[in-house]
Amino acid sequence: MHGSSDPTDIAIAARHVTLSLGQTEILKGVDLSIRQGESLAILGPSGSGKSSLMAILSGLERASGGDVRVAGIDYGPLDEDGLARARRGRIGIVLQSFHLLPTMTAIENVAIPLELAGRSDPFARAAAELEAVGLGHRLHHYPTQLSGGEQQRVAIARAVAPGPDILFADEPTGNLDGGTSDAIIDLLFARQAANAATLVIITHDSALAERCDRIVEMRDGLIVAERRP
Ligand SMILES: Nc1ncnc2c1ncn2[C@@H]1O[C@H](COP(=O)(O)OP(=O)(O)OP(=O)(O)O)[C@@H](O)[C@H]1O
Repeated sequence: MHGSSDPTDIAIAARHVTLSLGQTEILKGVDLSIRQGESLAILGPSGSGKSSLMAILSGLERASGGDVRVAGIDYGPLDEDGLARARRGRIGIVLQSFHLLPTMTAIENVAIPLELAGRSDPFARAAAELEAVGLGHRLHHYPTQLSGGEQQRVAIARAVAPGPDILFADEPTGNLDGGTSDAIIDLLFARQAANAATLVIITHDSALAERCDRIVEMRDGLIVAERRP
C-alpha cells in the first residue's frame, strides 16, 4: 500500500548530516536511509568519517547540522540525557575501543545495562550472553584481566543482550582471530535475524561486508558509492 518509501519502514534517516570539529569538516553532508531489518556495511579508507557517522547515528555524538531520525525519534531537539534515554534498550553499540567499565567484571558489564533497561534476571541473561560468545569461563574477570579479543566479545555480548532494534558495530572483528571472528559474525547476524533488527557495521573485511544487504562507501566525509553484494 505504501511501497518501499513507507516512513515506518525506515529505521535510520540521515539528511545532509555535517560534523565540524574546530576548523575541520569531518562529515560534509551525508544522506543515508536504512530500513528496519536491513544490514548495512560501511567501507572506506581510514579517516573518511565512518566512526564519526556511526557516533552520530547511534546518538553518542551530536551532528553539527542536518537531520537525524532513528527509530522514529528526531535527535535534533534532544540533549545528552535525552539521547541516552533514546538509546537505552533500543540501540546496541560495539565500539573499536570497547568502553567496558574497568571497575566491573565481565558479567557486571553485561548485566548492569540490562538492569537499567528494566529487564528481568539480568545476571542470568548476562551469563547466557557471555557463554554465547565463548566467555562462560571468564564471567568474573575484570577487563584488565581479559585479552583484547575477549574484551571485544564482552562488548558484543553487552550490545546484543537487550535485543536492540538497531545494532551498530565498529570493526567488530578487528581484535579477533579468524575462527572466533567467524563465530562472532554468525552470532551478530543470527541476533539480527531473530529480532528483525537493523545492523550497521563498519568494516575493512570484505567477506563480512559481502554478507550485508547493502554496502556504502565513504570518502572524505561523504558517501560516494553504494551497492548490493
Ligand atoms: N575529536 C576529534 N577532533 C578532531 N578531529 C577528529 C576528531 N575525531 C575524529 N577526527 C578526525 O575526523 C576524521 C574522520 O575520523 P573517523 O574516526 O570518523 O574516520 P574513520 O573513517 O572511522 O577512520 P578509521 O577507519 O581509521 O577508524 C579523521 O581525519 C579524524 O582525524
